[in-house]
Amino acid sequence: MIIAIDGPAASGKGTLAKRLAEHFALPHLDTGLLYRAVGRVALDRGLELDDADATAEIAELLDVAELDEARLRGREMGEAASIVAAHPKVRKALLDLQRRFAHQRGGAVLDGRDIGTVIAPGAEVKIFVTAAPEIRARRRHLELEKRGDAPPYEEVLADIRKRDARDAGRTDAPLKPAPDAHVLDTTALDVESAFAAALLLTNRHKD
Ligand SMILES: Nc1ncnc2c1ncn2[C@@H]1O[C@H](COP(=O)(O)OP(=O)(O)OP(=O)(O)O)[C@@H](O)[C@H]1O
Ligand SMILES: Nc1ccn([C@@H]2O[C@H](COP(=O)(O)O)[C@@H](O)[C@H]2O)c(=O)n1
Repeated sequence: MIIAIDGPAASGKGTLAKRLAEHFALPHLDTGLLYRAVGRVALDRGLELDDADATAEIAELLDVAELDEARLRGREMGEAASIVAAHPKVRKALLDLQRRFAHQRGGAVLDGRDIGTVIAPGAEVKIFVTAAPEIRARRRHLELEKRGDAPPYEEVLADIRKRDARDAGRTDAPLKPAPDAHVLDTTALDVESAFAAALLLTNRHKD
């Protein structure tokens, strides 16, 4: 079974994907980390994030085994990722490895922006997780506060709005629900309620 979880920044898709993967004992890939890693390497090398050829070359040589989540999670990397993710050549370079992951024997859970639309359009379960931008910003702000690294709430909200607009506005694989995705709005749901709703949707497809 392939479970495709998509949604905008800080919607809670990663949290849900991890929980579903644990529940069904399936491997999980957070595809945002791939784009974050490309952005990270480009910045480390002093390259322009707008340089489609240079960033695509980084994407082609990316070693998934070396993704260091802690280093890639920061705000700056989210912004860098969304810039390189708008290059069709970068997306093309990362396509095969995501498709191979999705189609491994036994199935997988992937979360990102284009899993249900591009990476695994045949996925048995597609969930598009969303929430009001102000709520997403509040959750992300809380998370950053806990890490001792929180800018003002307004900056977090502005980051989220900017990233959503870039991700939804690009020509290649824009952020949008697949026509057959279940839209799960978690604005008024805590983590447990959101997980229960996602589980219900997934089990409905399994039966
Ligand atoms: N339903 C919820 N209620 C309250 N907090 C939540 C909920 N879902 C997720 N969170 C919290 O919101 C924050 C963002 O969640 P998460 O990292 O899963 O989002 P994401 O969509 O994967 O983010 P990104 O796109 O930046 O990778 C985390 O701190 C998480 O614990
Ligand atoms: N399938 C995907 C996943 C991510 N992106 C881009 O990467 C940025 C960071 O993703 P997070 O999930 O870690 O927040 C995101 O803003 C997208 O630009 C993507 O394009 N496709």
